[in-house]
Amino acid sequence: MVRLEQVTRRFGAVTVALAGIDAAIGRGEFVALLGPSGCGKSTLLRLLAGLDAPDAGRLVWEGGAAPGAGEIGFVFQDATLLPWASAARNVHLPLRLAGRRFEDGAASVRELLARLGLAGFEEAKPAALSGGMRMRVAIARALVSRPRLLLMDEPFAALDEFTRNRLQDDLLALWRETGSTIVFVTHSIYEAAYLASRIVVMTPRPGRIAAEIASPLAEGGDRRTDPAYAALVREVTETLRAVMPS
Ligand SMILES: Nc1ncnc2c1ncn2[C@@H]1O[C@H](COP(=O)(O)OP(=O)(O)OP(=O)(O)O)[C@@H](O)[C@H]1O
Repeated sequence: MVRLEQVTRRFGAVTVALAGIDAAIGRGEFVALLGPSGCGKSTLLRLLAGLDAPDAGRLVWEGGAAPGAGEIGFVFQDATLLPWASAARNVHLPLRLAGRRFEDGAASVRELLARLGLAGFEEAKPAALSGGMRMRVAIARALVSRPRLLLMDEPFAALDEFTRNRLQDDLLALWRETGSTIVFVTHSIYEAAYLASRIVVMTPRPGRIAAEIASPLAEGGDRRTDPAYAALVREVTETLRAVMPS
């Protein structure tokens, strides 16, 4: 879908957020960007979203053009919902920004909310929803325009472990159903190993890709208790230990 060629992004005189990144993201992949704070994960996501531009190097998109605003879904760590609007209106927002009336998109909004376990909560305001439910609304909002590319910046970091596990399962199921391309930023080795088809390990100062690990986990089955998952967690842990500057 996109290739990054020698992508560099600096902030001020000293901060090299990304230093000569070469990478590719294939259509239908679930890529986890894993690394400690400050290694440039969010910066890389913002470049993919077209919210920022490299100082040097380039992004080469399949078909020659970067996806338009409606073709990218973005989910942040905070659900960032409009507090005065219902769950349904929040999910509809990208369609409204594209000039579509609420009535025209209502069916797909309702369907997505149901798919994410929120049937019956269409009219609820964000304050009446739990953190996990608010994140589900944010994910539905990111999916409503059927984006080619879903970018997620630590979307589950603020959730409790039970909610996080359930949302991870839902996200995996959605990815398998839709075949969409996902780039997912995380600090968590466990989360990266559980979700991704490929883990891109980044190191800070300057931000670089230090290693890439393809997931050997099979589709289906219970990954959490799969010995291959435990082995992958160990491999990623050892890789991080080997590449991280002391
Ligand atoms: N707009 C900005 N202005 C100045 N410096 C920035 C800006 N955005 C990022 N940086 C710097 O670039 C580096 C990489 O930041 P980035 O947010 O991409 O890292 P990250 O890996 O996503 O970190 P975290 O996991 O803490 O979110 C950091 O040193 C950060 O301070």
